[in-house]
Amino acid sequence: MAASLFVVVSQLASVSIPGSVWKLGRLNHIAIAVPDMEKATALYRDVLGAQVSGKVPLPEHGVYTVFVELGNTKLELLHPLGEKSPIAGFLQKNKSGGMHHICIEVDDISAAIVDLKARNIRTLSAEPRIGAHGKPVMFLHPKDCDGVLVELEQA
Ligand SMILES: C[C@@H](C(=O)O)C(=O)SCCNC(=O)CCNC(=O)[C@H](O)C(C)(C)COP(=O)(O)OP(=O)(O)OC[C@H]1O[C@@H](n2cnc3c(N)ncnc32)[C@H](O)[C@@H]1OP(=O)(O)O
Ligand SMILES: [Co+2]
Repeated sequence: MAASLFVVVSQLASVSIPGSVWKLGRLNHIAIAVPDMEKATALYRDVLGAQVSGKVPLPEHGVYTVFVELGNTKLELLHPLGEKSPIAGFLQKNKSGGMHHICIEVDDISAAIVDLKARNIRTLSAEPRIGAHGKPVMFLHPKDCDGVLVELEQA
C-alpha cells in the first residue's frame, strides 16, 4: 500500500503544469534550405543588403550553414553536407528550396524534453546535440507540431 502510494505520488510530481517548469523564449532563427548556397548568400548580402556570416560546415548535423542577421532574429541558410544529410529529402521534394524549421529558445532544454516526451511529442534524437551556436538543441517531429519542424535551443 505504502509502496503503491509512493509510485502514484512520484508520478504526479513528475507531471508539469504548462509553463511552470520551463519557458519558451525568443525566436532564435528561421531556417531556409537552399539548393545553391552561394546564390542564396548573394541574394541576402548583395541584393537585400543584409549582414551575412561565412559558410560553416557542421558535419555532425549534415549541413552547411550561413547566418543572415535581421536585427530581431536571424535566418539560417542550410545546404546539405554528406551522404546522410537530414535535409536531403526536403530538398528533393522542394527543388527551389523552402522554409525548413523554426528555432525557439527555451530556458531549460532538459526539462522541456522530459515534459514534451511525456506529452507524446516525438524528439528527433535521443539526447540534445550541440547546435550552430555552441548550445544544446533538440528537434521536434513536424507531424507533432502542426507540420512545422521545431528546433529548441537552450538560451
Ligand atoms: C545546426 C542546427 C542549428 O540550427 O543549431 C540545425 O538547424 S541543423 C538542421 C538540419 N537538421 C535537422 O533537420 C534534424 C532534424 N530533422 C530530421 O530528423 C529530419 O529532417 C526529419 C524531420 C525527420 C525529416 O526527415 P526526412 O525528410 O528524411 O523524412 P521523411 O521524408 O520521412 O519525412 C517525414 C514527413 O515529414 C515531412 N517533413 C520533412 N521535413 C520537414 C520539414 N522540414 N518541415 C515540415 N515537414 C517536413 C515530410 O514531408 C514527410 O511528410 P509526408 O509523410 O506527409 O510526406
Ligand atoms: Co537551426
